Amino acid sequence: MATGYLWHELFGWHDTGTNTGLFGSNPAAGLQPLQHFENAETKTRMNSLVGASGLLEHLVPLAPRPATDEELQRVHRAAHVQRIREESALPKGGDAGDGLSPFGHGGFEIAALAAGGAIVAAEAVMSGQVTNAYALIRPPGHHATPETGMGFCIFSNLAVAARHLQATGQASRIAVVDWDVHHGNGTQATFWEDPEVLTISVHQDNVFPPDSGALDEQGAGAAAGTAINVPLPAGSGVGAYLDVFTRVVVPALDAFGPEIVLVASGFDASAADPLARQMMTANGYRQLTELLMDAANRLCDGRLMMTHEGGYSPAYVPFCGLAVLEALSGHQTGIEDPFDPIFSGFAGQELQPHQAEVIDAAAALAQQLA
Ligand SMILES: Cc1nn(C)c(C)c1/N=N/c1ccc(/C=C/C(=O)NO)cc1
Ligand SMILES: [Zn+2]
Repeated sequence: MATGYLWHELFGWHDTGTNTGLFGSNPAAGLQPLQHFENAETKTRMNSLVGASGLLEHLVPLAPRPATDEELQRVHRAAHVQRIREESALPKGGDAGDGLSPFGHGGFEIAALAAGGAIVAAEAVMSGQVTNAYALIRPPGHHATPETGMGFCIFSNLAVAARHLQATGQASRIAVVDWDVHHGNGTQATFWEDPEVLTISVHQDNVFPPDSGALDEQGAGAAAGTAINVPLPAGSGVGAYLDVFTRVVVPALDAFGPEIVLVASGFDASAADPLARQMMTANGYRQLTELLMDAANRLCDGRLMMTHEGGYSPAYVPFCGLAVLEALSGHQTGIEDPFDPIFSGFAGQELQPHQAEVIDAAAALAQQLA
């Protein structure tokens, strides 16, 4: 079993500035300049741990290439692609579309490289070059809709890769599992009416985008039932996530029968993340990965590809990413998560009744898929 790993130094050069991303610098309001939450550090530190741990020698290195305009426009309107290209040519760059998602001069090329990286990783899995793969790409993508970028995302990297597999006849039935703590609205919107693509988002209820990712968002037309949303209550821990994956995600994958499973892998549901309030741990992500690998082994020869999304704790994202890559590759580095005794010790890590109620409702709705 071989695991592909895709990274490029340029992903660390995507420049999101010092306006935090949520509110601008404003001395009179006490807002001192602070690097944007979506900055290079969490990703470069994850890459650094993959190297320092020795795991890198057990992975197949994959190199990204820029997505072409044609490939980007399989998902995005030409106007969006053109505007990003134009603003990227300005001395100070521009914004993905919501005023919260800046990029510097040349940001188009880096965002196109991220989307192209998702294509490269997906093709490496479909061709059998590797069994599974992790694309450590930046900027993230799962909030970007066909019309615009938003939520720190410029192009919908994973959706571009899925559309590429379909357009080139490499796959038609594709399942997307989004465990980022924020709703995967962009991916969902892209495939809202496509019955060939199942999108499942497990997120903290109503964090971002506002009023997005409710239980009753299930797809439209022939695709009714091929979008699944599980808006978990704040404070959900490993027990809740394992229950969602065991009772909703894996049964939905079994019912859908994908040719490949794609994962929007954000680590902002971790107990250390500044932008949300869940309690996931590195070992929790390891277990979710193992559940998805078991399903992929049953359904599609183990074909599984992950694109990196959010996750904003420089201290903890590296350990979460390492745990996922150890599971994917089957190689243990011996590095222990130093935070595990702390986070696993939190009261409430087990599934709670009010969390189970949400999962029961999601499971009942997902039954329609079968
Ligand atoms: C500002 C603002 N104003 N208001 C009312 C709201 C609700 C605002 N949140 N903005 C946010 C909050 C979180 C993200 C995270 C993205 C991510 O990690 N995705 O995976 C992006 C934008
Ligand atoms: Zn997120």
